[in-house]
Amino acid sequence: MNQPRRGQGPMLNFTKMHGLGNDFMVVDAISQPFRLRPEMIRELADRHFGIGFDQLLVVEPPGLPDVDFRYRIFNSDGSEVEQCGNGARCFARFVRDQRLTNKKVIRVQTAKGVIELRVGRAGMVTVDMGVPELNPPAIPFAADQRKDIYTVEVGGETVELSAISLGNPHGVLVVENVDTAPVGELGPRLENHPRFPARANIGFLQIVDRTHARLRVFERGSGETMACGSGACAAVVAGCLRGLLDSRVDVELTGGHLVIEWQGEGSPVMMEGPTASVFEGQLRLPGDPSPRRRRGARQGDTRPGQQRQQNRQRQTVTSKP
Ligand SMILES: N[C@H](CCC[C@H](N)C(=O)O)C(=O)O
Repeated sequence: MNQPRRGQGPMLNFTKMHGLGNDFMVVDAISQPFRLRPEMIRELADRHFGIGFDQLLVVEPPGLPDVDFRYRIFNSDGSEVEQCGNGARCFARFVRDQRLTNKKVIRVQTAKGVIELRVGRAGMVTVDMGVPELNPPAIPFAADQRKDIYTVEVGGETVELSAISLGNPHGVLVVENVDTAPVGELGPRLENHPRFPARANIGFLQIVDRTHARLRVFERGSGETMACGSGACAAVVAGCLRGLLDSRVDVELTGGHLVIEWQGEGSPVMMEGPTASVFEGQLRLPGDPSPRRRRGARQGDTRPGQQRQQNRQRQTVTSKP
């Protein structure tokens, strides 16, 4: 591999994947050094000036006994989050494609716990997403008591939603028809609503019948995506709590279908769906600007189309040892 010139960083190998059009840049941070600052993640996520993805998924060595890998997830806005359902399926396929394991049942440590991935045939993967969290402080959602349906004031109107965590926070509204639901208007307002102190993914759920639903999700930190795995799980939990859905539901998202099963409170949510690997690539990481270079950099020294935020707090995302 060609050696970096002075000031340049190393090459980074990655794979572009998706789960029903919810797309990912996936990086093996076991076999190669990985250092990306949040602003670099934002630039790489850009669909015109970068690679383009909804989330960056990072594979790391396990940090716990009897776990195979650690799984870190970053939204396209650079924020690190606790869970990604579609990403978990692609993670399982990636670690086998890259020969990091030959297991078919893979235990993965996330920021909020351990999930189990089961690799099936033809790229299908089943994920045990864990037991959904319904207690407001743990979601987190501001409420004086736990309810199946909360009333929330937003933008001068009152909406009803369920608040559920699959490790990451979700608000779920039931709508007549997802095609006409106000996803673009209401999604960002509820994503950033003060009652969701860690922000939230906002699902718009249409009940077709007791075993079929349609769903659109305005994702925290990424906007509306073609599919949201944890969102589909949260939506089925919400539908079951409201008595509108049975325990096994086909959820139709913009990008395709997921099968979600939930046997009720205290039991885990199971998600089954497809994975796709699109291409492999390499990119040259920026070198760490030396203090001398930073002082010497010309005012407004930015690449075409890339408006760097001056004096932004510089943190670097590195894979944990
Ligand atoms: N935007 C989510 C992370 C990705 C979730 C989604 N892509 C999925 O498949 O679950 C959050 O901030 O919690």
